Amino acid sequence: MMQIVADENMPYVDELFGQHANIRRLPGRTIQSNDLVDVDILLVRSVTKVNAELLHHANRLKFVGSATIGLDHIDEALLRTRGINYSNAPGCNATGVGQYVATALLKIASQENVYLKNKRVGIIGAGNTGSATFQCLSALGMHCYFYDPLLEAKGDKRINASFEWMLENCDVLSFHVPLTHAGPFPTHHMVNERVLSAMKPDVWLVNACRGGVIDNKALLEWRKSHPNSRLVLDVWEGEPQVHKNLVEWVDVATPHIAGYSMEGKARGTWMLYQWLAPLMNWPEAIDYKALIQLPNPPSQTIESRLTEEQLNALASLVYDLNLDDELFRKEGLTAEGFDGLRKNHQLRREFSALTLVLDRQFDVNWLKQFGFTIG
Ligand SMILES: NC(=O)c1ccc[n+]([C@@H]2O[C@H](COP(=O)([O-])OP(=O)(O)OC[C@H]3O[C@@H](n4cnc5c(N)ncnc54)[C@H](O)[C@@H]3O)[C@@H](O)[C@H]2O)c1
Ligand SMILES: O=C(O)[C@H](O)[C@H](O)COP(=O)(O)O
Repeated sequence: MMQIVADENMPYVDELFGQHANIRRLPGRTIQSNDLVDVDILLVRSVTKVNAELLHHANRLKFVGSATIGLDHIDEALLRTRGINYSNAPGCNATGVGQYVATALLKIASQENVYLKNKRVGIIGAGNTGSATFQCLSALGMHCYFYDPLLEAKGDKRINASFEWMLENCDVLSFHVPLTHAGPFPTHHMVNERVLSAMKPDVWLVNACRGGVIDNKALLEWRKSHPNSRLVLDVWEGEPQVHKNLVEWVDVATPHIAGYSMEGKARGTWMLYQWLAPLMNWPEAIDYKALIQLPNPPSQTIESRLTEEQLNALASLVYDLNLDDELFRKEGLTAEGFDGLRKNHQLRREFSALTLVLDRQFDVNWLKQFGFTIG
């Protein structure tokens, strides 16, 4: 029988792969070269560095699957050289990221007693998570702009702003790029002292992509001298050990869980199964939704004049961002605490799990676009 080593924090591996292979579950950060002797398939999350050291004793490895969108933990060139097939799960948790960003902005707007509607948002990176963010924020009536020079070069007509213009003009900046160190538009420390100083002094800055995209030391200095700015950080340079002094200056602080909906996690594992099935002659998987055995929140009856404050309350029925933020401040400041919060993360659903029932007929397209189900 085939042998699989899989990260212990990847749900639904037994349900999907169990009938085809023996599965050994290991903590992602401590998978070692010796663990891969006589192993055919390695299934990882973002915390396992798949590099020459890890593959040193991998004598039989044919496939590496990562149930993530990001691929920066994988030495792709090495896998190609070694003839090992690999895949990530593009877009698997993008909806969760978009909904996280919207929830975080609603929270800050409520605290500041301001409206999101008509604010200008710059979305940096117009791929899956950037597009999911656009979907939620434009539903709220925010004016969204995209910067993505790579997609622009491919003729993507949605790209409508330069980075410099965004820095000067946007009230909110939300980052959705991969972490890259090379190529024409590397993103490592894309936000540095110079870039920070070009932003509006009261900008709301969101990072839910990779910590290293923002120079965290420069960010702390800038934030201290910009009291009207606001920060939403889900990802941290150096995580799982975060820059402790930075945390108190962050308005919404979470331990890299923006994409952690049950739907997103199920899609991640399911997409890897679907990728492997034809290569292995395995049957197609059941629908990923059938894997999620969680009850939906009770449906809610709504009135036509739904305010942002009421929307904030509805969103928090599905996803309790305050809980993530509170737990992070208590337990997330050590590497063990940070990883522990991710391992034991609350059972979060996507907005579609909540059905809204109308008290009478009115235009609900924006609520559908935001993500809710309309009953
Ligand atoms: N916090 C989380 O839980 C979480 C969840 C999912 C993904 N992520 C991170 O977010 C990243 C983006 O995810 P995605 O699904 O949108 O990926 P994607 O590949 O669909 O889109 C990324 C986009 O960024 C663009 N890009 C690359 N370099 C750029 C640059 N210098 N300036 C502007 N645009 C640039 C690319 O052209 C691409 O369109 C992932 O690589 C991952 O690291 C984090
Ligand atoms: O790249 C991704 O998909 C996300 O960052 C992912 O949610 C990270 O979570 P992890 O794989 O570390 O559990």
